[in-house]
Amino acid sequence: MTLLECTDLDAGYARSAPCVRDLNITVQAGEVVALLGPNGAGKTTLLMSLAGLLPGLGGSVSVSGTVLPSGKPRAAVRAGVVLVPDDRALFRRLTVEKNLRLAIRGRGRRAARESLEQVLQHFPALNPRLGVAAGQLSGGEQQMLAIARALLQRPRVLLIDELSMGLAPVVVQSILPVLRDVAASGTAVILVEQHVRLALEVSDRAIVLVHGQVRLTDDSSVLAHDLGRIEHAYLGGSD
Ligand SMILES: Nc1ncnc2c1ncn2[C@@H]1O[C@H](COP(=O)(O)OP(=O)(O)OP(=O)(O)O)[C@@H](O)[C@H]1O
Repeated sequence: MTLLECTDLDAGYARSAPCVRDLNITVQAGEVVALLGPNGAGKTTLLMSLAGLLPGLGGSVSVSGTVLPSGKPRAAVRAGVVLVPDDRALFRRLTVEKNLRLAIRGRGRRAARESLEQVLQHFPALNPRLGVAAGQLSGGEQQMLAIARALLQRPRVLLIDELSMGLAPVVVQSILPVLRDVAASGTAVILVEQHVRLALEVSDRAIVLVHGQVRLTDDSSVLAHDLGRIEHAYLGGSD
């Protein structure tokens, strides 16, 4: 089932020069898609546009067939599009628990507790850290907290920018299975990741963006055996 669809999408910071141009992609429920591409290709811009954080410059984004109003982050969240930004955007002075509870404000006490328990099962390392200020966590713990907070928002489309940035490989390896679990529950996951091998390991499909356009897309298992095609795409060649 197609969950997310971008049709002729233009995105960026100036109408005269969109960084992402004429983008047509679909992502299925339960699919993990790695969004790859060289620096400045427009990966972050695309995620921000999907999350309603940039005004639309053209085309449309729809979730389950319903077009999202562009530039409206609340509408995107209501439609289930949740972004974990590359800076993780935590409230650094608030405790881990408070950061998490802010994501479930308005839910009844029991529902909130159950949601918290459920999400902490994915990240048991956060359990002993619930009373610690988010700013005092390690980089890996902060990333876990950012993803846990996103999961509390019950995403249908989860967008993660630069998952492994600044993290030790062992920490990243502990987070990747969570993304597979999340996808297994029907969420579509789009992952921006600089480490190509890692991205291919966790994803079903990869999309290589170059100069704001799709240069290559294929199954990750196929591309993992032919990294030269990705390299070629990064360098500007077409498939
Ligand atoms: N706030 C901004 N205002 C204007 N231009 C911007 C802004 N942020 C990014 N850009 C430009 O948009 C283009 C795409 O940048 P973007 O950050 O989306 O690329 P990226 O693929 O995520 O790169 P990286 O891997 O380096 O993070 C670049 O040319 C960048 O200079």
